[in-house]
Amino acid sequence: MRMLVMLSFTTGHGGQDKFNRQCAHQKLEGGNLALERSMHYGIEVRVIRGKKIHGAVSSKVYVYDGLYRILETWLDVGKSGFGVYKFKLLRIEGQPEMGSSILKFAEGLRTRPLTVRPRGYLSMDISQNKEKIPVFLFNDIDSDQDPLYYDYLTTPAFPTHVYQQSAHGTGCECVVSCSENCFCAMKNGGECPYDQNGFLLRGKPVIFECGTFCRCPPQCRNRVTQNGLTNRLEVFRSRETGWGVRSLDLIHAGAFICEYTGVILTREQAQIFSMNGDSLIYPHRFSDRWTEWGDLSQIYPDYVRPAFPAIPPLDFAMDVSKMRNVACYMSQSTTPNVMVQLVLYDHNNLMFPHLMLFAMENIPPLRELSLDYGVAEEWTGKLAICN
Ligand SMILES: C[S@@+](CC[C@H](N)C(=O)[O-])C[C@H]1O[C@@H](n2cnc3c(N)ncnc32)[C@H](O)[C@@H]1O
Repeated sequence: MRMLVMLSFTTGHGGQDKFNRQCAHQKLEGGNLALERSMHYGIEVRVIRGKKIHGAVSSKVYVYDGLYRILETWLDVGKSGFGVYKFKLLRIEGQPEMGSSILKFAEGLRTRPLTVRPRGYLSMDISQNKEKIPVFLFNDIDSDQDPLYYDYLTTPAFPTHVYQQSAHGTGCECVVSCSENCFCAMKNGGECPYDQNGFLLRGKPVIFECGTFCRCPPQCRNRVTQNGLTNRLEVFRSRETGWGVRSLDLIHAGAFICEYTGVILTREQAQIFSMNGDSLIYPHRFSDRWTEWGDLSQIYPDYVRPAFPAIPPLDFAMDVSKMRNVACYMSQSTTPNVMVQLVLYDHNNLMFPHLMLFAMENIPPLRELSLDYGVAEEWTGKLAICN
């Protein structure tokens, strides 16, 4: 069905005081004049809408709604009693869905009761209560149900020796809250890696979160990834990528999304295992996108990228053939919106860090999440990142 999208609005340009209150008639200048000229010359305009989103750190999220043609403009009397310019716009047909409609649709999904399973939902929680927040499974394009057949693993299954070698007395002694002088902050180069909202400030070779060996409380600012999911994630069937992952919530740039889990194998075990042709992920192949996160070298030439502590190249593989989590469904992209940051918190073995995934940009609801697996984008039908 053809749908015409019309828009009437005022620019709010001119005749306002410092509190944005209309205190005089607008004149045909600034933004109003620009729009009037665009109408006159038939120039299409891009519409970007600010939407309030519940739970977002910034008060509004701005989304692109497409190209519009300006049909008419007139001087009207605004609520204030002063003259304001109004514009009527018509959305040009044949464009991708409006960003604001996608936000509205995601809002509907978020507010629906969990007990009601809408069409297309195969599971309202593939983690079966193992995650703090349910992970949905959605397929409205074919009969594939593959993600239902794996055991859900919230944390990777490391070999037991990884924990046995981890010594007590290697954490901080902070009782109330951790500061920049705390032992864990020192291990992170004298700073907390996260801001007050828990967003990653700078990528590092590895982050030491406070954890098992620390005295600080669970609310400590240096405990983020170990607290699990904070966004409603959905594994969904995509015509382009097979199964993919998206979020019903806006994910803030720098926010932790989820861990990449599986059964950890040593190099020797992986060699035997790969002969069986099963699915193996090699974490050393993930690209080093963390180096870009918080990198200020273009602004401050003297900026030194964190290089401490240098960690040995990752030498393990992850078997996702039977047990996995939501991360395993993330697609490959050479311009990803998600990156891997290595983290330690429950053991001290630098050879076996956790692979924690963070947002590299603000990711609007229902946008597919993607990672740079460090492989060529040639899909053979098998897991290209394996073997
Ligand atoms: C780690 S898995 C991601 C989950 C996978 N899409 C699935 O259906 O289970 C990687 C595989 O997904 C597919 N894939 C990932 N990114 C893709 C992309 N950008 N375009 C097409 N296929 C992609 C390829 O088959 C690839 O081997």
